[in-house]
Amino acid sequence: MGEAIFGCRGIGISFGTRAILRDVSLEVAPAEVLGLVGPNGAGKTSLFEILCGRYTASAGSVFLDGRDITRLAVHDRARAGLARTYQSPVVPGALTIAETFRAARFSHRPFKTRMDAEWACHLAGFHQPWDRLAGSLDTFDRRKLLLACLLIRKPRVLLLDEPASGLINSEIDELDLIIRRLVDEYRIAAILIEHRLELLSAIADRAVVLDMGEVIATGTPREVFDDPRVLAAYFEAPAHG
Ligand SMILES: Nc1ncnc2c1ncn2[C@@H]1O[C@H](COP(=O)(O)OP(=O)(O)OP(=O)(O)O)[C@@H](O)[C@H]1O
Repeated sequence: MGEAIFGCRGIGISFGTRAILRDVSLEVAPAEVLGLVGPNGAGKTSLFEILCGRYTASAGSVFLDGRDITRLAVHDRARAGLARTYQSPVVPGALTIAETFRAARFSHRPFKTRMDAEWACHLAGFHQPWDRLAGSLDTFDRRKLLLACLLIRKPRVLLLDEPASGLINSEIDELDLIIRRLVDEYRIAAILIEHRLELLSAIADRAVVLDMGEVIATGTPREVFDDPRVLAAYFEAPAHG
């Protein structure tokens, strides 16, 4: 990988007495897709919450473009070029697509133009008429609409939480092309959560595997998926009794 633009070092967080993440470090470079994988409950989404500023870590730091942003609020991180999607594609169902883009364009200064939104639609592969209600879109178009809303501000880092969830195979192939293009042509750095190893192999340049809150492997998808610790985390049933 080239020089990292975004990442974290030594992240830890506990809920009550339970440690959810311990000493987690990762980094991603411009024009790179980093896959974040791990079994259910490994801590992937909790890490995203810390990276985007919705949770405060009890240990560690987050950096963007050489700057420590650990104490920066969510909206300030967004202004600095960090964008994040969520596992469920929740859209403002009663708004039209045009109204949704308007809200995104005017969410903060500098305000963005209709042309910026059209460009973002093109990048996100979103081709629905703007007078449609956002709530009438299927899952894939909801995901594209939300992605386009983020792309309006030309983010430098994209955090994508299970973007393939709820999509059929042909849609996943199209999504991979969309993400790959954003990364290759616009040099966006992307971190993508996906718990299905086979899907991640198709798109990620590197992968970080989390298990029970700890990084157990880092490398190319092939390297990490052959790692005995990863195979054990995925395929060995926990011992009972
Ligand atoms: N706000 C919270 N309060 C208490 N426990 C939480 C909270 N958020 C997450 N957890 C717990 O932290 C652990 C990690 O959850 P997290 O959602 O980060 O894992 P994940 O790897 O994203 O899982 P999945 O693949 O199922 O989405 C789980 O045991 C979860 O119950």
